[in-house]
Amino acid sequence: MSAQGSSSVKVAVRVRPLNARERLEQNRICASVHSEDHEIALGVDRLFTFDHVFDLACNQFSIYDHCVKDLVSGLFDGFNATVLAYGQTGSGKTYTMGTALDTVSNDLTPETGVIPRAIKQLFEEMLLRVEASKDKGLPEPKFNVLVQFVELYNEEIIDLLTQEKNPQGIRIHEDTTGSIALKGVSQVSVAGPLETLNTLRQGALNRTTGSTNMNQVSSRSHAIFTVFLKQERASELNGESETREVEFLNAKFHFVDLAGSERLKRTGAVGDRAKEGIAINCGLLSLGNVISVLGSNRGGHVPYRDSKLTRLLQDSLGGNSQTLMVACISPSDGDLAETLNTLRYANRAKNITNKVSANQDKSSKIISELRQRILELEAKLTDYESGKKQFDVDGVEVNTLQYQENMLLTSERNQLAMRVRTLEAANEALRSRLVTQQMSSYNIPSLPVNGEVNGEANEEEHTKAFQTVIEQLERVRSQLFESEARCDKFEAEVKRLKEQKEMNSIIAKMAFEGDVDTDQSNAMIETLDKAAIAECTRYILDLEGKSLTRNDSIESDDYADEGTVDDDDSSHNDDTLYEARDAMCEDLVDLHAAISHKERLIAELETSKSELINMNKNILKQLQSSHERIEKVQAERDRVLQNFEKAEKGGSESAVAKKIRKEFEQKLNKLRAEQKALQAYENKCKTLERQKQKDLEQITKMKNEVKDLQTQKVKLQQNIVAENKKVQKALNEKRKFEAKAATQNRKYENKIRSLESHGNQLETFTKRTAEIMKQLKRELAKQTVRRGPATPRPNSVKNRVPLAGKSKITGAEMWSNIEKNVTAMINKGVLNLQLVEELDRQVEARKVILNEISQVEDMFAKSRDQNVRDVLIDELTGKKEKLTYIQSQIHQLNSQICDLDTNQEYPITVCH
Ligand SMILES: Nc1ncnc2c1ncn2[C@@H]1O[C@H](COP(=O)(O)OP(=O)(O)OP(=O)(O)O)[C@@H](O)[C@H]1O
Repeated sequence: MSAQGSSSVKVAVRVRPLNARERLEQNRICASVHSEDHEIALGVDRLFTFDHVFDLACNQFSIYDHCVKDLVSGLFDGFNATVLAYGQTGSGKTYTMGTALDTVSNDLTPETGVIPRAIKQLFEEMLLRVEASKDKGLPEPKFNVLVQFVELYNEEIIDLLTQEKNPQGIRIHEDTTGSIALKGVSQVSVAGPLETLNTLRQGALNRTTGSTNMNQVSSRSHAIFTVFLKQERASELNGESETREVEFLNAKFHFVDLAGSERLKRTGAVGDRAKEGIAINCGLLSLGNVISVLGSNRGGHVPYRDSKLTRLLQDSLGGNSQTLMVACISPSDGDLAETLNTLRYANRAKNITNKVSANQDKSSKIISELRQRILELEAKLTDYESGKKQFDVDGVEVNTLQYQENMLLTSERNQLAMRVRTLEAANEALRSRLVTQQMSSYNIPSLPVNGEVNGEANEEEHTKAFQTVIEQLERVRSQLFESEARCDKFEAEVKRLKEQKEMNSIIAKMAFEGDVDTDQSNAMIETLDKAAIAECTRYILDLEGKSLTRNDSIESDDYADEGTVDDDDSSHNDDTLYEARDAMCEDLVDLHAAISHKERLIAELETSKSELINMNKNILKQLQSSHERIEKVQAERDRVLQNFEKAEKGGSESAVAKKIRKEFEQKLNKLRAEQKALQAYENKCKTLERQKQKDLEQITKMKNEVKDLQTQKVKLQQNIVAENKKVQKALNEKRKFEAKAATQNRKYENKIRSLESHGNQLETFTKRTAEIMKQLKRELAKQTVRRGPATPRPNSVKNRVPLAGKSKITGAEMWSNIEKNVTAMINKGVLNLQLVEELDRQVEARKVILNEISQVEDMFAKSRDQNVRDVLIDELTGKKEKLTYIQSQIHQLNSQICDLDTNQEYPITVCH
């Protein structure tokens, strides 16, 4: 690339992969790359050819290695370079250039873009050159690297490497050689790659970005990162000169990350974002005009001064620079119109021719040229002095005859010497091969080495063998050629298979991603299923209580609010169904309350029964012990009294015996009273036991009643479920009806909208055509007035008639041609506009339908009711059919847009 002279702008096209949003919205790929032919096909058969084409799978390294590496090397020979990233918003310009903050890392990663790679290479080559000079014993070259980073935001140049915002101080300056420079912008001197990357990172941080519908981090400005390389080195040796001059070379490398062309409608930009969008599009439109003029090769005025962007890029487009334009495109079928625009833009750019020359410091260049001249003159002087040259009679410098003869003989001698050398080498080679062949294949005795003679028979044998070997050699050679050809074929096949494999892996990856999505959705469905089960359980529980009535009434209210269907009968039926169901629910609630009450009573009775049994047991125990105690005291008393009676036989009862008797009597009385109380208690218990018996009978009765009630409850519940199903069915039918009505409505609305827009476009078209016609008529009238009436030649009647006739026909023809061309152009423009608008509409419709499908799928996953599921499946099938239809519409629109483009070259447009 680094050759002095003219060099055309190179164009590389890069197709980025579909992003997550596009995959989710089921966008299809509409651009395919044929790497071997450097072609890119859009739609079915719209082909573009460029210097380089990179497909979806292409990595950052490959782009750098193919397109940018040589440009960086060219800097060391004083050649300017520019890499320009162009494309619609979100197509990967910043990613390719590597100015996104997250891709400016100190180490090269697969994500690293062009600029950080160029910086690395620049400093590595500097070191290599220093080392090479040392090895050759030459003075080391000296390098000075400066960087500058500016952005063009809303037609204002902003220095990204300074905190001071002083746009007034920044001027664009053009020097006498046509080189463009910025005055008032800071240029930072950098000593190594890390420092340069830090500076780049700092500038990227200051860059204006914003979020749009098309790109989360959208560049809202054109950014130009420039690396200046100043070099001082020993020049190459010239002619017979022994001395090397010091030469000074300057070169600059512009890395331009343009803001993306955008249609405001699609980016959804409003306010400041919209203003930025308009400024961006204006800049790009001017750039498009410059590219058009330069690319048409018709010469004429190039409108560089129309915008600051074109002025800044003046020496990159049509000036002294090796320029590469990287056109970034999206593969999505929804972006086809923008992609087509980008490719047309790029197609024109490749026709631009730049005038490339090394930027050598003038004084050093002149000195070396003068020295060269002195050397040439000195050589000439020597020629005259030695009689090699003389002047003829006309004073023209000629070589002497002797010298000419000498020269001829010398050249002949040189040629002969060379021939001898070649023949000797060939002879030697053949001889040694022959020896090998004889020894290995034919078992021929070895040839005499160095002219040794072994008799005539031997010589004959050798000659024969020699011939065979020659034949063999020829055969081997042809086989070699054949196998080389086959090898090439194999290599091509392997390459093709590799590409196919890559393609397959991409497809597999995409399919895999699709599976992942399905898995995810399956997981979601599973989760939702669980939630649905919980919901259903709650629902059944609610059915048993009052909450059902409340929920149902809310639900029915909700549905009543949802849309209006003018079907009185159906609403009446619905109401009756709701009422019946509500009444049943109320009954169920009452029943449930009765059952609970009875169950509570049974429980209480059973508790009291067990308490009574316990009490009885206690009392019986106490009575028993009291009987025992009384008997014990009585026995004690009798025993003591007997003992006394024995002791005082015959005498009256002593005072002690009396006392003892009294004490015992008291004790017995106490015990008897106790026993009496216990007996009373026992009687009470018996009464309670009788009561208990009665209660038991009552419990059994109540239990039977509860059983009956429960049977009733189950029946009622079954009725409610049946009623509920009826309600649900009615609701589903209602929903189906509503969905149908809504689809119909949407269709009508779309039709109305499209008719309206068609009408508007026709109106605009008619107006524009009328205006153009008027203008053309005016033009023609002016031209006729300027030319004046045709003056017939007086003496040539013959000539006059056909001339007059001819001029009349030419004028009419011209007029009709102009008219036809203009009309055709306008028609095609309008048609293109209509198709692009329709494409936008269909892309939007695809988004909506996908959203609806995912909602229905969610509902399906949540629903447990088979009826509801059936309805949802119907709905889903309908929506999927609609999606297929939309996809086919988009495909058709893509083809139509491409066809229209094949038929006619449009002026470059940036936005519609
Ligand atoms: N070839 C690619 N491979 C992987 N991801 C890419 C590629 N090209 C672009 N992207 C991703 O697409 C998104 C948009 O890219 P980027 O910001 O570079 O677009 P842009 O053309 O600079 O947009 P804008 O003009 O709005 O600034 C980014 O997230 C980027 O990482």
